[in-house]
Amino acid sequence: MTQAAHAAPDLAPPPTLEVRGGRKNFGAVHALRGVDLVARAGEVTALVGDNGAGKSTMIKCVAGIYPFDAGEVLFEGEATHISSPADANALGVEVVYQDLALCDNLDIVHNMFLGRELKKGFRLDESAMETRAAEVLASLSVRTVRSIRQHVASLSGGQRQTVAIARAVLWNSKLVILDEPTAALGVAQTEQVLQLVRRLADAGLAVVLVSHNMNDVFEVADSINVLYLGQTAAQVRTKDTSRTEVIELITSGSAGMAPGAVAPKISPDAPERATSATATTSDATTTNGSTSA
Ligand SMILES: Nc1ncnc2c1ncn2[C@@H]1O[C@H](COP(=O)(O)OP(=O)(O)OP(=O)(O)O)[C@@H](O)[C@H]1O
Repeated sequence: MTQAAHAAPDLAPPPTLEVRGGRKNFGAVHALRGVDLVARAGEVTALVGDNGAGKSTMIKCVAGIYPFDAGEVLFEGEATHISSPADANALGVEVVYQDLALCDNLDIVHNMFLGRELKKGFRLDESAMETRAAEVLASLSVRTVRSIRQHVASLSGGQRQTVAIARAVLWNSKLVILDEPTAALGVAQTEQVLQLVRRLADAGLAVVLVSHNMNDVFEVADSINVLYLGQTAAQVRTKDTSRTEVIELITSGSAGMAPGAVAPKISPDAPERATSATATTSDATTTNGSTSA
């Protein structure tokens, strides 16, 4: 063994979330056929892929809506099973779905505490909820809402997205998954939401951003995980790739990757992947189980 092999152990903290070889079938449909995902604290990890690639299924498995049929999930380095949304919430996983699940007839404070209201005896503790909601919005530098007692019905699309994201971080969350947060927004509101996404990561959260929009991805993501036909085609550092390469990965599952990388062999009939070969925990480029520094 070389001296380098005896070098000091890697002191980097484990990723907040690591999925290794995740599989999910819906009857005869193999929605996930061996997916890997690494999401680190302080980073935005984009999850991209064509329609039907498996992005929604992946995030629903992480959120405990469907359990993975096979594969490993590690949370902060510990093996875990997420078999219900309550399990995911207990770990600190929050998901903001596209529909946002806001109640138009309630104000921002009540929406942020929806289903998890603070109580004083039998009554709602309005003042504690208002204080905490204001603190969270201030900590995220949200200045786009006029009053936290405003009804959500009167908010713009970007403001609604902001409220849904702020609600997700209210609960000491460690991993926030955002499903297409800018899909319905105009240019200025998209920019505000992307800045908020970046601030979440800068505040130390692990953020997974599901997106079809390469501008968004290249603007905020530190790494990009590409799904292709239910498999991980690559997880790459954003600085080490290009839009052309990511689009190639999305559309064909392979691309002219970094020198030394082995092109993935993904096809609709591909056999199960050798998950032992995956190396997504490193910062190296990982292409369907093959790694290049
Ligand atoms: N509940 C379900 N029952 C049966 N098949 C499903 C179910 N959910 C997803 N699928 C199938 O699993 C595959 C992956 O779908 P999924 O929705 O995860 O893809 P996606 O990447 O999120 O696509 P999109 O970008 O269009 O939302 C598709 O073939 C889809 O038809």
